Amino acid sequence: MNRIDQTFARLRELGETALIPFVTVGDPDVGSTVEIIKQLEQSGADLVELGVPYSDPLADGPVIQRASERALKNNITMLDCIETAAQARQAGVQLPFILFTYFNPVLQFGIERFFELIRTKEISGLIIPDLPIEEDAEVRELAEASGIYLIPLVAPTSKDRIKRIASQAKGFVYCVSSLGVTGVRSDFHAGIDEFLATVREACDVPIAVGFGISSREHVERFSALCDGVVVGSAIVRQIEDALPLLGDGSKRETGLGQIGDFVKQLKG
Ligand SMILES: O=P(O)(O)OC[C@@H](O)[C@@H](O)c1c[nH]c2ccccc12
Repeated sequence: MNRIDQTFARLRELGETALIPFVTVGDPDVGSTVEIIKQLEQSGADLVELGVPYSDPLADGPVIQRASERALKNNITMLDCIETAAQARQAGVQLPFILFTYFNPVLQFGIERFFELIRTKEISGLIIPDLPIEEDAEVRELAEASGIYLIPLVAPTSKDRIKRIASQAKGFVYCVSSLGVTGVRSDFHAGIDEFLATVREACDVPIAVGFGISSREHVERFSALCDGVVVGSAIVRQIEDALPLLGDGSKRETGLGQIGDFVKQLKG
C-alpha cells in the first residue's frame, strides 16, 4: 500500500486533518532541507511536498520564487532533489514524499529516465501543476507503472472537468483555494466551500486544499471540508527568516526550532 494511502487512512482513524508542508529543495542547501524535513515530521507534518526549484515558476508568488532562486544559485539539480527524499528516508523520516515539479524540468531530465530514478528513491507521489489531464497520458502511465501517485490539481475554475480529474485521481486531489499564484492571503475564493463540497462529492480519494493557508484558523476552517491542508509560502517564509541561523552552526538548532514551532501551531 502506498504511504500516502496509509497516512490518510491512519489520520481518518484519528479524526485528524493531514498537514502537508511544501518546501523548496536546496533552500538554502540539500543538507538543510533534510534537517528541515526531519523538523517538519517532528513538528506534526503528515506528508511533505518537495519542490524542485525552477527558473520560471509561473504559478508561484514571490516567497517561493525567492526560494527557487536561492536553491538554483546553489546549482541544485533534479537529481539532488530526488536524492534528498532518499537521504531523508535514510535519516529515519517516515513521511510520504511528494515530488513537486513543473513539467519542463522533467522533460529536460527525460521522462523515462525521471521515472526510472524516482521509482527507486522513496517518492510516493508526484505533482506537476502545469501538466493538464488532457496531456498527461504518458506521465500517468509511467507513474502507475512505478507505483507513484500522480496527484491532480483542481481549481474553482475547473468546473465540469472536476469529475473527470477526480475519477482518475490517486493519492489525493489537490484543491487550489484561490485563483492566481501561491502566497499567503487573508481571504479565499468566494465560492470555496461549494467548490470543496463539489470536489468531495466527485472524489473517492481524500481531498486537500492549498494556496494561502498560513494560520491555525485557516487549518481549522478547512478541516471540516477537507482531509488535508497544504502550506507552502508561510513555511518557506519561516525558512527564509531562519536562513541566518541555519547558516551558523551554533545557531542551526535554534533556526530549525523556529520553523518547527510555526508548524506545531499549525497542526494544533
Ligand atoms: O504557498 P501557498 O500559498 O501555501 O500554496 C501551497 C503551494 O506553495 C504549493 O503547493 C505549491 C508550490 N508551488 C506551486 C505551484 C502551483 C500549485 C501549488 C504550488
